[in-house]
Amino acid sequence: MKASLQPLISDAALAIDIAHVTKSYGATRAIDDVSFSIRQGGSHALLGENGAGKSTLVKLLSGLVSPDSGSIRLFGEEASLRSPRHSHALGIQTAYQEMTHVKDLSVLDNMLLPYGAVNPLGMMRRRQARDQIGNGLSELGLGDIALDEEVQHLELAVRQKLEIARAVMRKPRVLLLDESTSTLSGSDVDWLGDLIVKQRASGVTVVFISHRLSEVRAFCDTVTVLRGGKHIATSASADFSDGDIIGMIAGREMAHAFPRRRAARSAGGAEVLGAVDLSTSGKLRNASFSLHAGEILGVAGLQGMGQLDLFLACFGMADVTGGTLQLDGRPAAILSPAEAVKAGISLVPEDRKTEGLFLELSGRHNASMPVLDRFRRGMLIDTQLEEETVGRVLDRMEIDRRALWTRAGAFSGGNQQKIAIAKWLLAESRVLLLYDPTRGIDVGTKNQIYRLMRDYADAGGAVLFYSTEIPELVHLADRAMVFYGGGIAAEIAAADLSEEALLRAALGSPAAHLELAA
Ligand SMILES: Nc1ncnc2c1ncn2[C@@H]1O[C@H](COP(=O)(O)OP(=O)(O)OP(=O)(O)O)[C@@H](O)[C@H]1O
Repeated sequence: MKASLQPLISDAALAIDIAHVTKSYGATRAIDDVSFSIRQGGSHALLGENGAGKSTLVKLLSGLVSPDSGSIRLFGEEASLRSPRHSHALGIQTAYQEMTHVKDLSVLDNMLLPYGAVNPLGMMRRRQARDQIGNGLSELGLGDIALDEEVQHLELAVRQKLEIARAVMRKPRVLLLDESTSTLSGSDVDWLGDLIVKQRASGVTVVFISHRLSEVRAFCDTVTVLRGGKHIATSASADFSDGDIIGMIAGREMAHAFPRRRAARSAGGAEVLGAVDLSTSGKLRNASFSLHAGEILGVAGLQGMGQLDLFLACFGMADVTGGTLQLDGRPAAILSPAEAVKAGISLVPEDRKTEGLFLELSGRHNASMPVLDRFRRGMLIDTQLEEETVGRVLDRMEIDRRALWTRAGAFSGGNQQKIAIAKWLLAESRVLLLYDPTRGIDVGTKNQIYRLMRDYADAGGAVLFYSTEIPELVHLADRAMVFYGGGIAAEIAAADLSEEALLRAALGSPAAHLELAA
């Protein structure tokens, strides 16, 4: 490993030069005396575990927060970034991790935010803006998104692409992509890869945050690793092996990535959850499956193939139009999340930060809410027992015990997701519906989640597990079903699970169907 702390090239060609920058939130030093630089036209990855300080750095560059000390130079000039507007004026555009759309506004109105079509010419100006946005989206290959659709009706991946498109269409000199691929998979990731190549070809500097090393390798020529707010290394990405990078991110050697499946796994225990010919008013068509105690049933599929509806239907959140759900092998209606929880089913949803947590409440209150009765002593809550129990789950998830008292909103994006998962571990349900549970989660904690899932299944729990990261399905699932065009196109046994088999079925390859039929 040839880690270097020196600037990679001369000052004149630097887009961003960060020198001794420190930023604290109360007692937390989110960025601690950090110095490094990024050259013009480069594509630079910012890496680090959850809470390492990546988003804080993005917020400093976006003018959302100001440094306590240190300096930031942009294109050779000292820049005091006082507000997002100021940062925009200097050529910085950001696609934020917490997408910034207003959900009940249309695509068009969101694309115009925060500036709007404010010209006194009113309609005329708006019509021009409409044409401009429509053309801009078409140029980026997003011409099929309806401008009048309310953003809340769009899939998370489409919202993410709009967040990126809005930043790109403002012709930035520096494009900041904060975990922009965490909601993307398959061809959507390729879409972003092509976009990065085109942006760089026109001289734009790209800063890319991702927890997926393969993307960093594909998209970025230089990397910076942060840990605990401190700068660890900056160098050409080719200088580091994956092992070097993981070691620097975690600050320790990593154990085996995936826990072993139990040897000679039987077909599983009794059916706990299933469906027969289930359809919804959304995308699901005639899906039948059977989830057994003690197994991890993987779910694969490109965005929008019906898998999300299946998860929502199992949690009482979809409009079922045909077929039946089954609990313990008998037909059952699950008409609300409350009924699902009562039946022992938990869901870690896709959009955990808004659907999974109350950001103003502490991690303790968030985690104990579904099981508060367990801590009730007469009219009172036994807060000591509550704290001890939640504390143990936080330890298992490697979440700082500060989460017991601190509001969830003060944690980094990844740590908020970990709190959302801790909440459902505590609930000790018999069925866990995990919708892309490791999205936005750092490598060390991913390991932890894999082990928790396996332990949970080995103890008799049943897991339905969708992932946009195909290797997770290959190594964790006891078998997998693949969605295509609203239905289950293939079911693949553990022995036959491979990235190729899953991808082929996910792309609707006829060969996959033949295999299934054989
Ligand atoms: N608004 C806030 N108030 C208090 N503390 C905060 C706030 N925002 C971030 N922090 C703290 O600053 C540290 C760095 O957080 P940051 O969001 O920059 O991490 P990150 O590297 O982006 O993590 P992730 O991969 O989880 O998104 C964390 O300890 C976090 O708890």
